[in-house]
Amino acid sequence: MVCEKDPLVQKITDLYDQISTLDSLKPSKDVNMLFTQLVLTCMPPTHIDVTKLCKKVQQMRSKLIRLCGEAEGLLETHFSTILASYDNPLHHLNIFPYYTNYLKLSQLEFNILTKHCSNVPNKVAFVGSGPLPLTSIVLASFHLKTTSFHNYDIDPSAKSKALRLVSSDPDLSRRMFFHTTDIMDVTNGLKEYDVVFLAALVGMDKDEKVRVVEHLAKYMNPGAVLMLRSAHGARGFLYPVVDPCDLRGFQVLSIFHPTDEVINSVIIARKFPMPKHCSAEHPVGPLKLPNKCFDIDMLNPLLNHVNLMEELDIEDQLS
Ligand SMILES: C[S@@+](CC[C@H](N)C(=O)[O-])C[C@H]1O[C@@H](n2cnc3c(N)ncnc32)[C@H](O)[C@@H]1O
Repeated sequence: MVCEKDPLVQKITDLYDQISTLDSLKPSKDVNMLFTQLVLTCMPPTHIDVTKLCKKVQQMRSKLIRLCGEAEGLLETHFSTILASYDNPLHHLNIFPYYTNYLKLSQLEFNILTKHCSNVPNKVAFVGSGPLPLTSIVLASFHLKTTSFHNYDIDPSAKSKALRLVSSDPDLSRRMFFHTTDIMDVTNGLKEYDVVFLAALVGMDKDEKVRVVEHLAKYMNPGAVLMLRSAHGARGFLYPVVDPCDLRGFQVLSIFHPTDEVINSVIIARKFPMPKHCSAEHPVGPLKLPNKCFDIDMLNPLLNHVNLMEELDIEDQLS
């Protein structure tokens, strides 16, 4: 059990106390300084397992994740507005302080996707694209140059801000579409996608995340791929952690925990082909994984790549 006496937890708690008393989380010198300190504190590999926090620290973590999510949204809105003032916004994306992080994260996600998918996806959904849909923009611009991207966001202002960024680009304006909706209200439309990306901030705690994943398991096309963002070690104080066991209805193919400045872990999973005895109303229950899946995680929390397909030969068991 990790409690508030742990030196790293004490440092994070101190930063939480300062952040939670700020008047506003809009970008400013103080906000930028505190969040930079927080990220640098949580980034290094550590043995901290956020699923084993005492109640008080777990409560602080839940609140901190929400504050980080709010600040991230405000930061993206701020820079989306500035970018919209340029004639060609997409030529100036590097003014966003975390642009190189997105370049690296998208490269990582593309590498993992191509490792498990032989065909180039025709249609991709990005859930939680926001006012600055950098993942879709980077993937569409550099990696998936013939794929169409459908971006979903619950925030009504996200669509208009995002459209202003891509409308000046003749290629992306034809391949990127934006929908204002809670993803929980999208049902049969999810069947159209070969790949669904789920942003780290959709589902801000375990219950919400599991509800979204179960919704996707119910409506995604059998065999379609789900790319999720999670967190590992102390990075779990910045973002929700997705546990492979939360992914009912999917076979987990691989989990990658970056150790550089890319904060999010990447999980790739595939929706099970629909077994004869199941239907959309009753998605397949949890795959009875050998407990080796759990051992891998528990044995070495510093392990940064778990390829479940090699480790567990799931594919053989399913064929
Ligand atoms: C701040 S963005 C981060 C994504 C980032 N721009 C990217 O390209 O990876 C996360 C977005 O998720 C959206 N969101 C949260 N819950 C959602 C839901 N249930 N359905 C759709 N969008 C949601 C928020 O409105 C927010 O704009």
